Amino acid sequence: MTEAPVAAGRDRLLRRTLRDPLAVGCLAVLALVILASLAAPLLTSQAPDRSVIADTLAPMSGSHPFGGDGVGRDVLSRLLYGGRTSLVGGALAVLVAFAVGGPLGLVSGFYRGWFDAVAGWISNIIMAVPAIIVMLVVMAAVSQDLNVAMAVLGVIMTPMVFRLIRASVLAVREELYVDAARVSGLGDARIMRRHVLPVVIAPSIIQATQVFAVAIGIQAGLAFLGLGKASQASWGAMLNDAFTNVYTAPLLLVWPGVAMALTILASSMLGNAVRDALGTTERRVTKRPVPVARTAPRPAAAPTADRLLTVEGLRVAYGEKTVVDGVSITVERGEVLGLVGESGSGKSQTAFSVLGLLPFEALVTADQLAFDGKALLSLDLKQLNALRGRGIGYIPQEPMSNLDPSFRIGFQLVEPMRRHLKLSRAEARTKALELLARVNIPDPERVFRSYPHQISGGMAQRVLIAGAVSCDPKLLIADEPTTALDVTVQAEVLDLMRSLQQERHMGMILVTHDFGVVADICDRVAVMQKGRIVETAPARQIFAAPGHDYTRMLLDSTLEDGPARGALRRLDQPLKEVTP
Ligand SMILES: Nc1ncnc2c1ncn2[C@@H]1O[C@H](COP(=O)(O)OP(=O)(O)OP(=O)(O)O)[C@@H](O)[C@H]1O
Repeated sequence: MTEAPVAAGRDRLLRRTLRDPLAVGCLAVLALVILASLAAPLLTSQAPDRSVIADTLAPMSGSHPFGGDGVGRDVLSRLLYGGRTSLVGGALAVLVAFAVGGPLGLVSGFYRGWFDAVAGWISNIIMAVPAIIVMLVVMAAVSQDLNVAMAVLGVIMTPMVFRLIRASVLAVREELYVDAARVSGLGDARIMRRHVLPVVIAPSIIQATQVFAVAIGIQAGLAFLGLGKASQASWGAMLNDAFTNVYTAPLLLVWPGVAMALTILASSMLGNAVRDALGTTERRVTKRPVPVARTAPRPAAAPTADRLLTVEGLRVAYGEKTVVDGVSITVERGEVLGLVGESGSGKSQTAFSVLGLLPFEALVTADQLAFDGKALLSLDLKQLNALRGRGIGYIPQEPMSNLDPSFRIGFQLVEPMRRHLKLSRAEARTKALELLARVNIPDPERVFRSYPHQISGGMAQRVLIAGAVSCDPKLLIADEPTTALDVTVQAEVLDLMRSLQQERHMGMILVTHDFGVVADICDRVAVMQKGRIVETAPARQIFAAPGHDYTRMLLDSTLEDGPARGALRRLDQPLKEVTP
C-alpha cells in the first residue's frame, strides 16, 4: 500500500539508529537486563529477601553463584529482582511524565491561547519544586514503596516533557504544509495525527531514554539512603549493604554498581544515538504566522445566481495596524479575478481572509464576506474545514514547503478526497492518478509513490494544483502560484491552471504582482495599494487605459523591467486563449 501513513522520517530515523553500532550495543544491553529481570524465577530458585545467617557474606558457590550479602541473602537473586524494581521504577516515571506532559504539550503547542498560558504556569511551579525533598516527604508520609516515589518523580519530570513536546508542536504547526492540510479541509485531530505526532515521536524517544536513566539513578539513591520496603530488592539497597561491608566483601559493590552503570549508560547513550540519527534526518522549519482563522460574524446578503464570492468592506488589523482597509471584490462563477499590487499591499491578507487562514491575532471584519451563499465569518471551524478543499481550493506560492516531507505524494492527494468525497481508498487512488495525468505529470504512478524531495519544484506545483482541484472546488485561490518556479515552467503551470479553470468552470482569485500573469489568465483585475483597492476593471481595460495613477505606475514598472512573461507581448490577442 503505497500511501500507508508511515512517516519517511521515522523510517529513516529507525534505520539510521540501527546502523549505529553503539545504538545496537545499547539496545542489546537493555534487552539483556530486561530479559534477565523477567527470567529471574527461572535463573534462580532463591528468594531475594530470604535471609540465612549461615550464608552471611558467603563466597561464590554453586548455590550462591554471586555469594551471599551482609545478612545472608543471595546476591544473584537480589541482583535479578532488583533489576525488576529498577526497570519498573524507570518505566513508571517515563509513563507518568509522558501521560501528563505529552497531551498537555500537544494541546498547548497546537492551540496555544489560555490553555498554553495556564499549562506553562503550572509547569513553572512544578519545576520550582525540589524533587528529592518531595520524594523524601512522600516516602516518609505516604508510602515506602519505591514505585510510588517513581510515579511522583514522573509528575516532577512532567515539565521537561511538556516543554519539549510543546516546542516541537509549535515548530511544526507553523509549517506551510500544515496550513495546506488545513486549507484542504482536514480537521485538527487529523492534522495532529498525520502531521504533528510523527514529528513529536523522535524527540520524545530521546527524552524518554533520559527520563528513564535519571529515574533509575534517583531510585537507587533513595534505596541507598535506606528508603523503600525491606521486601523490595533493589540495586540501591544492594549498594547500601555493600557499603557496610566494603572492606570485608568489596565484590558486593561490583554487581549492583555494574548493573546500574550499564543500564543507565545504555539508556542515555541510546538517546544520544537517536539524537545523532535525528540530526541527519531533521526537517526544515519554515516560519510563518500561525494559521488560526478568527473572524467577527456579519450577516451575508443574498448573492446573485452567478456570484460566487462577495467581499465588501473587508478590514484586517493587527492591533493598531490596519493591513486591509475596506476591500471590496467579487468573483463570478467561471471568472478569474487578478489581485494585483506591490509587495505588502495586502493581497495575501485578503486572500487568506477568504480562506479563514489568518493568524490568531488578526482582527477580521467585513460588511459582507459571502461564498456561494454562505456567510464565511459566521462559520465555525468545523464548517470552515468542510468548506476548504471542497468549496475553495488553494494553490500556494512555495510548492515544496506545502507538501509534507514525511508522506508520499499519493497519500497527500488521497487523504482529502477520501474525507471530502467519501471515496474508498482504491477510488481515491484511481482519481489521484487521473489527476496527476491531467496536470501533465509524465509518470503518475512513480510520482504517486514518491516523497516530495524526489520530485522537482515544477512537478510539486502540478501536484498541488491536482490537490487543489481534486475535490472539485467552486473557487480556486492561487497565491503567486508561479513565483517560485523557473520562467519556462511558469508558463506551463499558468496554462495548466487556465485550462483547468475553464474546464471546470471554477471561479479563481489569482494573487500576483506580475502583469504578465494577469494578461495571460485574468478576466478582471483588482489593483491593491496600501490595503485598499484603487481600481477594479476588466483586464483588457487595465492594459489599454489604466484608470489610476498607481495602476499606471505598476504597469510602467513591469514594462521597464522588460516583459516578465511572453504574454505581455500579446496584449492584442484574446486574453484567455488557451495554449495547447
Ligand atoms: N501577522 C502579521 N502581523 C502584522 N502585520 C502583518 C502580519 N502579516 C502580514 N502583515 C502585514 O500586512 C501587510 C500586507 O501583507 P500581505 O502579505 O497581504 O502583502 P502582499 O501584498 O501579499 O505582499 P507579498 O506580495 O509580498 O506577499 C504587510 O505590511 C505585512 O507586513
